[in-house]
Amino acid sequence: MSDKSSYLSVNGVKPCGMSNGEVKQPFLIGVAGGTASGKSTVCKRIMEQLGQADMDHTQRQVVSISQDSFYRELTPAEKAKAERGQFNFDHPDAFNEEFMLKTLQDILAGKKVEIPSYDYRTNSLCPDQVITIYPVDVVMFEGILTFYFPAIRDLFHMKLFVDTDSDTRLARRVPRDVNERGRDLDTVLNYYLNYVKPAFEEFCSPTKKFADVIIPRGADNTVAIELIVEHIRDFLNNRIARSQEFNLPLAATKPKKPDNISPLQRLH
Ligand SMILES: Nc1ncnc2c1ncn2[C@@H]1O[C@H](COP(=O)(O)OP(=O)(O)O)[C@@H](O)[C@H]1O
Ligand SMILES: O=c1ccn([C@@H]2O[C@H](COP(=O)(O)O)[C@@H](O)[C@H]2O)c(=O)[nH]1
Repeated sequence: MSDKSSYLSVNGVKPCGMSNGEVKQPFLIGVAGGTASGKSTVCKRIMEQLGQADMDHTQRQVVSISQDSFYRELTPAEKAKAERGQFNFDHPDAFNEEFMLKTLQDILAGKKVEIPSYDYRTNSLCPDQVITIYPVDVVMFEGILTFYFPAIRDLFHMKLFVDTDSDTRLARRVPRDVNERGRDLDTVLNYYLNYVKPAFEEFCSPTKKFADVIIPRGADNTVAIELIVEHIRDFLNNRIARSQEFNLPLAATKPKKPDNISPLQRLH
């Protein structure tokens, strides 16, 4: 099971449409940045500030999806290389771009999607541990190459790049890989120098220019996180205002019940 799943994507709420039957498109946020830059932690902080963290997962209106769920199936030869620490998981070719694009398009179309969990210990997807994502207000999609694929990049309403110093990232990655991903120190350091660092420079770092907001120091940057949360709230409030305008004639005969408004919308 992915080590990022504790706050993630499993939400059991029923698909929520607008009161007029219109499909509600989520606010889709892309979060990119190098390994261990704090992408997942930034997503977690955003959820906390939107009042979503302590909520039962079945009631959540904000979900965060990891790009790691979109690693492609490896061939037997590639699996053997991965076991020896010689498969490049930081290269764009390691991902299933088509599945990633289709999933995000479906999310934007207000559809329920199913994605697999990822197991870093076995370097493989867990097809038996599927995460179901029902329509919600806000979807965050985070990963090292979130902005690499142009068709995927164009789908985001907001693009964040978590920009954390590379020494700090390495200092975080080593204990994480050793303690949580079952690797020894030599393997982790060799892998970082041979694959992670060169791929970051070639494929991830150049995508910073596509970001709307660059977040230096990641989750430590509380000012940046507060500004982003305010922007998300504004977007959602504007949408509520627009939908209420649209519903005006109906409202005279059928008042909108509070139950039609999602928990996140009720915040303001
Ligand atoms: N601001 C921070 N200060 C200290 N540790 C942090 C901070 N942000 C993240 N971490 C830790 O660094 C590791 C990687 O963070 P994570 O958010 O999972 O990064 P990413 O999602 O970019 O790989 C985790 O162990 C996390 O707890
Ligand atoms: O089987 C795998 C697959 C990926 N990785 C590493 O994960 C990071 C991306 O995840 P972050 O949470 O952004 O760090 C990437 O650098 C891969 O090298 C892995 O170790 N094993």
